[in-house]
Order: sequence, then structure tokens, then C-alpha cells
Amino acid sequence: MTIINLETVSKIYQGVVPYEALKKIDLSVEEGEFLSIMGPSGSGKTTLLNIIATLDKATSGLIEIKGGDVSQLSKDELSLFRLKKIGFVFQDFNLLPPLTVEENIMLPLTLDNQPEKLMKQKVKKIMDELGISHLAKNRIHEASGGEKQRIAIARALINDPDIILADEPTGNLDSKSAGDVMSILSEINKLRNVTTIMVTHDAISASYSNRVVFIKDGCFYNEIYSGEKKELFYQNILDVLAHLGGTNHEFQATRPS
Ligand SMILES: Nc1ncnc2c1ncn2[C@@H]1O[C@H](COP(=O)(O)OP(=O)(O)OP(=O)(O)O)[C@@H](O)[C@H]1O
Repeated sequence: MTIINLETVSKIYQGVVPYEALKKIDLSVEEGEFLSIMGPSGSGKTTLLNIIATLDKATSGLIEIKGGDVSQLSKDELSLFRLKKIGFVFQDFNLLPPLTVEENIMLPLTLDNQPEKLMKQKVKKIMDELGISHLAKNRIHEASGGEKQRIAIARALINDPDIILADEPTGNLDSKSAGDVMSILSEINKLRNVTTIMVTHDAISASYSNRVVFIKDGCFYNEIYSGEKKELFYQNILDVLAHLGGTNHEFQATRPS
């Protein structure tokens, strides 16, 4: 079943010189899919993710999530929609340093005014699932990069969202931690059937997903699906990236371990 449907979505940033960052993008995402979005720097990946996240508005086109046209929702309805339906994971983790690990994970529940006992149960369950229970009372600065991203993933999952949106979740991590985070995202995607959309420059990270959509200059460029073998999918991703162009440092080309 389709969970996200974009039809001819365009985005023009109005500035001194208006800039068309997305040009008539059509995209349909199935429930439970793990989709990566790749493309050169400035091609419109984050713009696309922010529009799907309802954090930004398209200039034209249709955006349906779970069958509803999101442009019909008021600002308050959109905030509630994001809180309940979408979990966010960012490159720089976006955790709050004054709070403990546990309090950070609990934050979306606190915003939702849930009873404390229930909140604690939920937090314990998710921390166990992600192997971070031993960090519960620690402050954020005591966690490693990989741990921080696991904490952020726990926070993204705490409200049982239908969709996880991740913008460069491995961008600040060494390759070992990146592999761990991708394994977790992939496992969660399968176990919970949570639709996951990730923007990445990293071909190895993208090879954990089911499909990669490539965009270039704001336009759809190509898409490829994973087959049986992750290695082969990784190679196919590199091939498309080679045709897509962009500077070498933009895309990683190391082999998955
Ligand atoms: N708020 C804004 N106002 C004006 N132009 C913007 C704004 N945000 C993004 N842009 C421009 O739109 C284009 C697409 O930006 P976007 O951040 O979506 O690209 P990206 O593919 O995610 O890039 P990167 O990989 O470098 O993060 C870029 O040329 C960028 O400069």
C-alpha cells in the first residue's frame, strides 16, 4: 500500500533571484519500504525530505501521506501529525545536552503529555531494544557518536511513528559506527515495518535500503532496487553515482565490510 505519494512537486525558493530547487518530482513510497535519496550536493535532497516531513511547503504539486493531502492541514494539525506519525534522525543528532539520555528519548512523549509511568515503560523498552539501557542516566556529552545516533533513533521511535525520516544519519560517524547505525535502521525497518526515507551521500549506507532514488538539479534522475545481494546493490549504486557526476569527495567509494 502506498503511504507517501508526491505528484509533480516543485519548490521555488523566493530570494533576490528565485531558485527552483525541485522540479516536478513524482514519488510513490510503499508502506514498510526503506528508501534512500542520493544526488550531488545542492541537487535538492534535503528540500525533498523537508517537504515530505511537512517542515517545508512545496510551491506546487500534491503531497499525500497516508491518503491525506497534507496541504489541507493547519499549522497545529501539522505539528501534531509530525509528533505522532514521523520520527526524525539528523546528521548532528539534535539531542539536548542539559538532559540525560533517558530524558532526551522521553521528550516526544513529554510533549504529548503522556502519563509518567507509561513514558518510563516505553523508554525502558526502546532503550533495551537499542542496547543503550546502561546509558540511561548519562549526559549526552558522555556518549560516543554512534551512541548518540542510537539515542536519537530511540527518540525517533518512541511515539511508534509510521515513518522515519533520516537526513545523513551516518554523516558524522566513523565507518564502524555508521555500519552499526545502518544495521539498526535496517532491522527496525523490517521488524516494525516502519517506512524509512534516508538522504545520504554514502553508497554503503544506501546499500542497506530497498531502493535508491537519485536526483540531479532538482529532477528525478534514476532509481534502482536492491536484489538478493547487498554487495551487488552497492556496486549498482556506485555505477549510477559515476554517471550522475558531482565531485569525487561528495560520494564515498569504499567497500562495505
Ligand atoms: N532556504 C533556502 N533559500 C534559498 N535557497 C535554498 C534554501 N535551501 C536550499 N536552497 C538551495 O536549494 C538547492 C537545494 O538544496 P538542498 O539543501 O535541498 O540540497 P541537497 O541536495 O540536500 O544538498 P547537500 O547534499 O549539499 O546537503 C541548493 O542550491 C540550495 O542552495
